[in-house]
Amino acid sequence: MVELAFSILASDFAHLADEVKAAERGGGSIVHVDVMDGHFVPNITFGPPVVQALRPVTNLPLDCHLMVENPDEFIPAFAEAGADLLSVHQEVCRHLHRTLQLISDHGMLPGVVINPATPVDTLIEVLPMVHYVLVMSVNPGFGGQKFLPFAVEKIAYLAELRKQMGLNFRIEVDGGIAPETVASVVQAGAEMLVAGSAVFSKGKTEQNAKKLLKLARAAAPDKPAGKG
Ligand SMILES: O=C(CO)[C@H](O)[C@H](O)COP(=O)(O)O
Repeated sequence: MVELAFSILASDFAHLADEVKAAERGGGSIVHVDVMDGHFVPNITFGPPVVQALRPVTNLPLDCHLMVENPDEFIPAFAEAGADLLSVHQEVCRHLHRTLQLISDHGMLPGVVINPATPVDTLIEVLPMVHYVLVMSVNPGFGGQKFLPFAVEKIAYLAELRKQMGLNFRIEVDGGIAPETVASVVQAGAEMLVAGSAVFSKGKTEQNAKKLLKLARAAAPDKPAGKG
């Protein structure tokens, strides 16, 4: 089942609760929270207090994408704040298996993220323990960047590996997901679609989300018969 994980990075922070509700009305079913530390990526965004503030605003799962150098140090704080899913970058985790275990031990669903230049094969050993793999289709740090088309092959390869290994982790994609790019990633096997700038827009968020989901579901291999 394809889902829209709307990235609040592109929302109006002065009205965050209303923004989340508008995206939810449009069918968004996961709140994607981009956590940036100014070190791993050249930008700074939110931390656990914003997750804590969002928690009573919605019943949707809070999916926190940690773009930080030292994720282990922040795992307890995100769990405490109410995060449901937590993903860490392969590129910063010296002991990736341990970090993913730590996320599970704190009651969150663990995810692992790879940058555009990181090969899927670097994840093979940890695939059995993750709930999801996030394939970046832009270099992380900023919203509104251009989609990198080679991400599609990485998603397709990951979907094939999942089948061969008999696993059922989910595949998430993030960066430049818009009406023009969404079908290609869904056809390749992505099910959790992170989108920020294609969703949030003053007065149009609900309709933008609906449009993107409609296109995604029309391209989904598991779409109900007769509804394409
Ligand atoms: O992780 C991110 C940047 O690091 C953002 O979530 C991502 O880029 C989504 O933004 P957009 O849909 O505007 O491309």
